[in-house]
Amino acid sequence: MTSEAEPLTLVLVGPMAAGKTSVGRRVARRLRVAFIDTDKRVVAEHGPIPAIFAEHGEEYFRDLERAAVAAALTEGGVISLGGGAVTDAGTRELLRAHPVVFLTVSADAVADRIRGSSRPLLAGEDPLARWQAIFEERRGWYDEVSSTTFDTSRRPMQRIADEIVAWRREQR
Ligand SMILES: Nc1ncnc2c1ncn2[C@@H]1O[C@H](COP(=O)(O)OP(=O)(O)OP(=O)(O)O)[C@@H](O)[C@H]1O
Ligand SMILES: O=C(O)C1=C[C@@H](O)[C@@H](O)[C@H](O)C1
Ligand SMILES: [Mg+2]
Repeated sequence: MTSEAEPLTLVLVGPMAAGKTSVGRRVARRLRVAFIDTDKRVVAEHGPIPAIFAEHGEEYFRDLERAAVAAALTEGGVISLGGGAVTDAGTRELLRAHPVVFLTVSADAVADRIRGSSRPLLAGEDPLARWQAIFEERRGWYDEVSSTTFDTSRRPMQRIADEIVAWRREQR
């Protein structure tokens, strides 16, 4: 049984708009554990992400993100990370002791999801090309920290969430 003292913790990583937040929330609901989105934690404590990048730079954002990940892992539950959290060696180290799910998505499917995005790393011309280049740069890190992969390209979010729940229950 899942006890409140020891929730079924799992972490979701993957590229921007893979569905970490939307799918993660559904997984948490099914597992009846807390849901934490580290981007939302950082925003709540430090303000909008584009402003943090503009005023302090990406490295500063990664420090805030690492602290949010560490706090979330202490609390437990389903924890969705920002797309670039795995670029930070300290954050990758924090993830080593936990079940991590890598959500993938095809460029075709993600095109609609990132239209009009406020994500600072997709600002400028051709956000889809930027998204692809950034994903390729980070793919090795996603593979390194994760123990399983689910693709979110063309399937309903609830179905993906149910598959992740089944996988997590098998890991106990
Ligand atoms: N399986 C899916 N099918 C259709 N749309 C989806 C699916 N998964 C996510 N989306 C949509 O894609 C958008 C981005 O999803 P979400 O914010 O959950 O991504 P994310 O991985 O958390 O991104 P970020 O790295 O920026 O935090 C949302 O509008 C969401 O509704
Ligand atoms: O992929 C990234 O580097 C980012 C993804 C978002 O979740 C946010 O964490 C931020 O916009 C940076
Ligand atoms: Mg998110």
